[in-house]
Amino acid sequence: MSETPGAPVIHADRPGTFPHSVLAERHPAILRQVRDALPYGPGQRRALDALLTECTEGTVEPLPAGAHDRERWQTWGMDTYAGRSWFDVPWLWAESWFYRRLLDAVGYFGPGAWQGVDPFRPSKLAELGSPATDEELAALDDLAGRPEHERARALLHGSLWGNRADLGFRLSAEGAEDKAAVPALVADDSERLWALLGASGTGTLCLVADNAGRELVPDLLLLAHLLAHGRIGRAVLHVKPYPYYVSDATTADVLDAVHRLTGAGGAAAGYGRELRAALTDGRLTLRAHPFSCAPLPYQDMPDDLRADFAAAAVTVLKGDLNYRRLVGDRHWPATTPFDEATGYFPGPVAALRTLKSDVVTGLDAGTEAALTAAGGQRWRTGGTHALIQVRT
Ligand SMILES: O=P(O)(O)OC[C@H]1O[C@](O)(CO)[C@@H](O)[C@@H]1O
Repeated sequence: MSETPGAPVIHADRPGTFPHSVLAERHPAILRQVRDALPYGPGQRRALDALLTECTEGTVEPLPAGAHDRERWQTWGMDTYAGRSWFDVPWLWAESWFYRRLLDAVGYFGPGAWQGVDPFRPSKLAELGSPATDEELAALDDLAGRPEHERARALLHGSLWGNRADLGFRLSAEGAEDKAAVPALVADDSERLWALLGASGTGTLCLVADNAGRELVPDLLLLAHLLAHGRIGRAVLHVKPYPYYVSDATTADVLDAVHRLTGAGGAAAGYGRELRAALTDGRLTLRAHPFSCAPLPYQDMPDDLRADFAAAAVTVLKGDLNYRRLVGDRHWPATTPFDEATGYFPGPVAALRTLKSDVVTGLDAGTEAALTAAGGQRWRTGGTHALIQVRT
């Protein structure tokens, strides 16, 4: 773990703060939801109950000697934080630890019959199969007749606002952009991103995915478009190696999403076929690196991942958690330059994120003041605002 100096690291120890509410309220709610989602047996239910007590009142208990990833978690700080209250370790670490422990409780890592069963799959599938997703896919038919650059921009906004599970590519009668969403952008470097994704490109785009379902679908649509129109030669989609933060995308979720597209008919099915072809011929590859579920900032990434990102024309990181890990989960002044916070990143990097936690960089002072004047600090966590930031 790096000892990088900087703004203070975020902890969840102060009641009344957003991080505290995640540990004290959201995690117990997630445990209840998991209990209800699948018919787990008595042993799994006891383990979920024990985790509830441990994460709210107890301390960090190290993984047992036989755990397959014990050594990895030791390098990620487990021994340092063992014995401390979950509220007293870095918030990012405590959240990651929660999902690792939850999967243990339901037998995800096995051995046994429940090995590999995603506890969040019922909710992911419900979202993917919802009428709202139908509507959003049907909107692609309206997009089909637009010029390429308009489609590209609409799909980029779909991917961005998909992070709020709210697909921005749904066209209004007036134009290709979502009229309510666009003014909510607190930083917009999209032209710099388009400069990296030129009209004809042979380069590789790394897209570090966030949520499955109604975020992953527009991410995939964007990749399909960029590949089909030769803006990039290859895409590498980074997904999680195991279920994480409830809805984060895994390989199984990508396959479900592609299947959903091909079965949808209309323009959506065309995107689905393009994705299947790209996966089959190697223009689109999936990567599920262990570090994607690490409780650490990207500054601490291992060399093989660094090499992947260094070789890309641009790496696009989706969502709030990736943003926290990209700039560091710290109380940065909002005007800290994005270029400075991401200076360590081994190549051009872009963040597409709706704001769902306190961390932000790269705002100008006037924007920050206007946001705060309009409603205190709620803009930081409410998912009502978004940003596109790029460092070339
Ligand atoms: O899906 P996203 O955009 O990464 O958001 C996940 C978010 O959930 C929270 O961790 C709260 O649990 C956010 O603060 C976090 O960053």
